[in-house]
Amino acid sequence: MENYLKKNFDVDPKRPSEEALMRWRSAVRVVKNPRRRFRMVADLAKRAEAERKRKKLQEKLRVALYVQKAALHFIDAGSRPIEYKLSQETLLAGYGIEPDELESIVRSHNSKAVESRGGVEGLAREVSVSLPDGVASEEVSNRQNVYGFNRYAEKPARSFWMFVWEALHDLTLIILMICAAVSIGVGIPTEGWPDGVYDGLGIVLSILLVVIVTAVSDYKQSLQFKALDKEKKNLIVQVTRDGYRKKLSIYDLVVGDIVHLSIGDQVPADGILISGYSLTIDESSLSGETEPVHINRDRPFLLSGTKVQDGSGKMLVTSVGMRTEWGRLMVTLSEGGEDETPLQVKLNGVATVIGKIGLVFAVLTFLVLTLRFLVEKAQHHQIKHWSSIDAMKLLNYFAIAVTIVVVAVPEGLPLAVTLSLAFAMKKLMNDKALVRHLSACETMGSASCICTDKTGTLTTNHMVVTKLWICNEAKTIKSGDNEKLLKPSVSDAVFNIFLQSIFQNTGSEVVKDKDGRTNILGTPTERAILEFGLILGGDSTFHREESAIVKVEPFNSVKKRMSVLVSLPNNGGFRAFCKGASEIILNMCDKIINVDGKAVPISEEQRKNLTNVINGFSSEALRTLCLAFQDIKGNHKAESIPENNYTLIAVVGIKDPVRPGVREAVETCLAAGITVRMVTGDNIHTAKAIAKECGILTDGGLAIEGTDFRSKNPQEMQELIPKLQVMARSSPTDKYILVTQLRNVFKEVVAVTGNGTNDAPALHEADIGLAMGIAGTEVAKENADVIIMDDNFTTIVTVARWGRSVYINIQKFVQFQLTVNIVALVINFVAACITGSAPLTAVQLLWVNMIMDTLGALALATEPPHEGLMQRPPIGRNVHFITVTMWRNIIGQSIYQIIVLGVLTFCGKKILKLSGPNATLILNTFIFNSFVFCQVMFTD
Ligand SMILES: Nc1ncnc2c1ncn2[C@@H]1O[C@H](COP(=O)(O)OP(=O)(O)OP(=O)(O)O)[C@@H](O)[C@H]1O
Ligand SMILES: [Ca+2]
Repeated sequence: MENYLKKNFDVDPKRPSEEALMRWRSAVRVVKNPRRRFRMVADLAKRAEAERKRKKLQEKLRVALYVQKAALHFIDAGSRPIEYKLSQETLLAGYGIEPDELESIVRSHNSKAVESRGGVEGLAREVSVSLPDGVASEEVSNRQNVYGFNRYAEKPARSFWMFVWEALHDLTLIILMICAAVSIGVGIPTEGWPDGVYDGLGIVLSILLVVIVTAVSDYKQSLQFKALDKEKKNLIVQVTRDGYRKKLSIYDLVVGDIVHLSIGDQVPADGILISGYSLTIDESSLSGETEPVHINRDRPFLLSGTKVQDGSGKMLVTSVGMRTEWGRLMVTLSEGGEDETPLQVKLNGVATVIGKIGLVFAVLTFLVLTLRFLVEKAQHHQIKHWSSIDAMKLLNYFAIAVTIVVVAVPEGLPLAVTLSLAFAMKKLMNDKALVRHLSACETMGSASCICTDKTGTLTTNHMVVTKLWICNEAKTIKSGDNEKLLKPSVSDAVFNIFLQSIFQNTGSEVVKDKDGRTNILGTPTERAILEFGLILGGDSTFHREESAIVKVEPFNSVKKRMSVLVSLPNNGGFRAFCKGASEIILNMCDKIINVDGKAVPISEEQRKNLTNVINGFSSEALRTLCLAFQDIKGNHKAESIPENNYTLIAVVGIKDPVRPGVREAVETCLAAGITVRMVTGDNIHTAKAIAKECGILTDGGLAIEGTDFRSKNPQEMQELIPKLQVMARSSPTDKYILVTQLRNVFKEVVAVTGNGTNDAPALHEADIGLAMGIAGTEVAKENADVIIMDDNFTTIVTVARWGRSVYINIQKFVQFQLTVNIVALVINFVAACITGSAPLTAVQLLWVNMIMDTLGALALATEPPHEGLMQRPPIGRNVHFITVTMWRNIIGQSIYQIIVLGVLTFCGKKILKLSGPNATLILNTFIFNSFVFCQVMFTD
């Protein structure tokens, strides 16, 4: 059986191949109840259709962007914009440009039109927005009326009654309805009113029960998926409104909004660049074009749905919602449903196998019954006389056979998986984990290894500068410190350049909100440094305006540094600032600032001393950064920011405490047989200190730097990886290599956490990708299977626990279902052979089947996890789903039940002292009830 399952019912948990999806579908082609079987399964035809539509849209877009544009250059040369009249509506609302016009300018990348309208400033005027202050909140609804909402068309939700109607289409239910009708139709004339309707009414009631339960459960689930879908698509964007920078839901974005973009963001609407630094966009999600696009004044168009690959910038929103290509694409995106999970498919396989066995038994039962009947007839020499009663008898045999087939196919199995996963998904949502792909829930149960990053997952991500080294002196910063901290010991010259390097070389921004409170926006590291600058008495606006920023190289995880180039006032030349990972910056420095603010060469001894300082800070689990600068004299054409010859200003140590509960969570993982590895971009000493504190780094464990790891050959890697507990200063590729090695060579089921754009490849490759909800970028989330909403490592353990619970619940349900099926089959078959009639009637069998499929699935699938789950090893890759223990339970239980029921069937009348005309009837009822009770007891 396992082999058969493996061959036909095996799909990958992540991105299953179309071929595998088709394969199992064709293996279950002849199912008796397709409606039910495929209820929660992706509709491949619909999906292919959507895919075709999407491809066509993309193709169209690509032509528009890359081919037509070239042509446009010729056509447009010299042509003036067509004068056209504004519609009354737009005029009244106070705008100078039509939504259609805006839409077409950006869509066709028409730079000429932008120029003729006075560039982005001109366009801003036409949509009446001030570039520094952004949209005024009162105006939002006005803009939405004219230019539309940033929402995509959705299919209308299906009503509850649609689900009821669908539930009624179930084949078992239809048969039962006919039975009920017949029963009532026959009952009234024979038994009279009201005795004659009881049987039929009973069936009708149970049909109603099942229909309502099914419909309610399906309906609730559809609502849940809808809510989840909305949550998935609800991005938070940074905009300037009313003069303040703030966070906003993507749905509230309007034309005219000024959106801030940084690395890893998704462009939330169509728009035009206002200003930016090394802004690089990945348009592949939209046009399929993989070549990154550089956005600048000459090519200022930003399309909704594309991703920021590098750099940062500000854009003016020109079209939203269904006026963007992305909007049109989004509509096709959710078409056809999600991929089914491996368990769903596997259980479809189990159901099919049992169905086939059932079919054999059904045929056998029918043959045996008919044969017996014929033999009996022959014995009475009536073989030539056929009455209608005989025909009825044969018909009844046939009905029993059909019922056995119906009962034998445990259709509740695949359904139970869906219910179970959906239930886990809902519970996980409450526990701050958003499951993007159902299969992740399932895979997480077998995770044997977690590669986690450090910052924000193990630590709180609330960073504070607690140590400073400047002018040969290390200082500890306490909470009450203020501007006096550096005053006597550090000269004004040094103090000034230090503050400049803090406030000019930053990706963050100090903003005042409406109530005048100071807020710092940006990444935690940047915020900590700016905050420190404020403590020292720095003034963000003052220092920013001291000199003009010429060029910025925003931070990214590959370079691990950020630099800016500023032009000093009064033609004083240029100055470059650089800050970043301590060792890296130290290597870029050949001078150091002395007490008087002069740059002097670093002596060998001083360099050693500095390394000690850095290692000292790091060993205290601090994130250390170096700040450096250099003056560029003369007429240096400010083309690029230099990479060396810097002058070191200071070393800062930033504290990022370990989250409470992480140590325990790591312990839980270890107890559950899940190895935890830390892969971080931070310094090795910092990483080790934190790893020790969390219990990840143990005595025999190995901590290694990314560069070392990279240089190993495959042989060495194989020896090293089992011991590897910490990898520091890792590049995105290191993480990716580690994950592929763990998966391919060590056959581990790997969960990976990540937040940055750089983590995307590893998240994509992992068996389960977990992205951070707060600190995570859009790109990371998009490549993940689960989003950890509170960024907390403990939540990851919760996901694992639920994953295991799902698996075990389903195993329990399979065990239960299989037992029922075996018992029902054997009892009917044996009784038919021996007595010539089936003790469990068709209606009874159907009834049990129906209740079991629906209610049983519901009850067993939704059992919450218990602590014991995390005290056993993970379920490995490629283990048999039905374990030996399960077979033993199934067979043991079946034998027990068969004996009980067998004894009742054959000696029941004696044991229960039944006699009289109704004896058989009473006995069969008793058997039926025993059967049901056997199952009920077994469930516990
Ligand atoms: N805004 C910044 N400007 C300059 N350097 C930075 C900035 N942020 C972080 N760094 C430096 O880069 C290093 C970490 O970079 P990276 O982004 O690869 O790791 P991370 O994602 O923050 O850490 P983890 O992988 O543990 O989550 C830090 O140790 C720090 O020295
Ligand atoms: Ca990271």
